[in-house]
Amino acid sequence: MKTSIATVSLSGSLVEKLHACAAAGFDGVEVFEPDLIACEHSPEEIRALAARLGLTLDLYQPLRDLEGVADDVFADNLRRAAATFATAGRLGIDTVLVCSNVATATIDDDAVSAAQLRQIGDVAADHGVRIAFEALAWGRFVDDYRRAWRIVELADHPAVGVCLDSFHVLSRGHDPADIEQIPGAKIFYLQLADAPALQMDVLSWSRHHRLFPGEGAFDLAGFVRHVLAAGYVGPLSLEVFNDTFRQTDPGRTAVHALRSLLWLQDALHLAPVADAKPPNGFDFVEIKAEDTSEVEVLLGQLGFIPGGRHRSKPVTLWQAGSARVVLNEQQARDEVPHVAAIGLQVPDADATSRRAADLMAPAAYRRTYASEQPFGSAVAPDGTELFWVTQPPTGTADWVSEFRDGVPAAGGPVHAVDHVNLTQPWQTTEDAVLFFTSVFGLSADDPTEVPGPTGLVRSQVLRTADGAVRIPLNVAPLAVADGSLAQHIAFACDDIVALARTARDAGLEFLSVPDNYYDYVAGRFGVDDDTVAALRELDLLYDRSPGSQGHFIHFYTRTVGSVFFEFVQRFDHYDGYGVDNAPVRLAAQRSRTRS
Ligand SMILES: O=C(O)c1ccc(O)c(O)c1
Ligand SMILES: [Mg+2]
Repeated sequence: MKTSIATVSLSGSLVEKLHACAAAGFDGVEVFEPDLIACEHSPEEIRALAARLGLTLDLYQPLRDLEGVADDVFADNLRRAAATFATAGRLGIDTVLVCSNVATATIDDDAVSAAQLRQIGDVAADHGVRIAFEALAWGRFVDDYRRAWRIVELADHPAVGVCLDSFHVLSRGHDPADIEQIPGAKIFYLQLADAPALQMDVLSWSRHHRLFPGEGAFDLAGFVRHVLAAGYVGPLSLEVFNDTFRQTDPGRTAVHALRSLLWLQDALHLAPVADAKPPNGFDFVEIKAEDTSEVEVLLGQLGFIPGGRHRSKPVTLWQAGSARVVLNEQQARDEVPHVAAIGLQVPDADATSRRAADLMAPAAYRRTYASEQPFGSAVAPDGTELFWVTQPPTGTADWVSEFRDGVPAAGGPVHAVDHVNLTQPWQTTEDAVLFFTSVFGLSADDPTEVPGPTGLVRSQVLRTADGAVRIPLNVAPLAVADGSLAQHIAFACDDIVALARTARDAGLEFLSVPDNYYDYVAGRFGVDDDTVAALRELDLLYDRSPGSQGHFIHFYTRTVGSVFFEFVQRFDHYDGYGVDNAPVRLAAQRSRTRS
């Protein structure tokens, strides 16, 4: 279907927004009136620019507070509407959005509203435009799409139809199934927005927190299915009021936005995206730095085995069980250690590459040589590179044999990468959620908030159903300022107590945990004294799932550059991340470490 986006969804001037939408590949845009009136260019110039960029102008919006008013107020409203229709005509736009009255309505009567919309319809028709009536969720009297449709039906005018906006319907918990009762030809426009599940007033929720489809808690595919069943054939248009998107690069946001519509059309089987199955597991994690020796010391203390040096690049491999850490010093001048890339094993690497390309994921560029194993690649919104290979039958990909002079891996307590935590800059979180869910088929757990020393840290886990790949995304509000933008890699191990003891004897610096924490653990979980003593001695953290035997022991290393490691042991199907311990970790990372 045709794709469109409201200019209010992007930052910048109207001209910048049009360029961004065209560059991303949108078919059209909705022009938000405040963007036009703040613009230096005439409506005719904007119309010509859009035509030159290959964009249609699909809707002019919004016209507010027209219906349900006394006669004297209505006379002025008619005059105001006529002026707006004239502007729409100059833009070459044939549909104007009229939203339900939130401010001046005094008459709560469908017949009166219908009669007034009919008169407005006459004026619109004189200007060669039609009006799409939208029930705002906070409308004074009309706050439900079913009522908006009843009024439009009563108005019975060819230039008067409805505009459906998923936010207004789903935020109020209204059943979208009744959309199918509206004749498709009377649905003049469709606006789509997702949103997180929040308990707050609906106006603020709408104006600040809307998201692109697939990023929130609403069932957008189910919603659109009803609209299509009604016979709607117009554009799928995004109208996303969001504070982040209003202040970040419009070119990036436009691509991000279009990806959400590609994902949605795929989910609806309207325009299929190449199919690819979710990853089977982590293949490797890459840490890049000018000098990786400090990380090598840490890995050695934790029982990792040197897997050799790459035959043609300044890259080394460290292994423990199936966990592989690649340390890359190539083209890393002045870079401190950081997570640069995540490798995944997937059922079919070519299929994943086709899917990533269909979803407009940018490929990562790496210098490779002819004899090396090629990887599929994409760059995540935060700049982390993702690489993938088809899962090898042995579990070990061919690229491992490009490393020379390694020590054969021996059995040890560490056996796999458990999760890779990517702290996000605030600009890219929503984009990252959509990127990982759409390209890799990961599912997004509900977001949670963790108290940290500089404010709440939002945390959302993206994962495969079996937990083989888990990527928690954390968004720290002041992340960069206090250094907590560090990423971490968590490794799964057996016998974490023995690992911690060996690592301590080898001189590992642990993140130190305050005594108060252990009093709390003993009290909260009723953990026995010997266990608490062992936890306390080794700076280990503990968690338990409510109402089950599942529990979790973990510890953190100090931070090197902007990466640190976590070691975890999951007991009895514990499936979490010790989220209640995150405040202790965040506070400890701010203060000192002890060895
Ligand atoms: O927040 C608003 O006022 C507003 C305006 C126009 C819309 O289409 C909408 O959904 C909300
Ligand atoms: Mg709307």
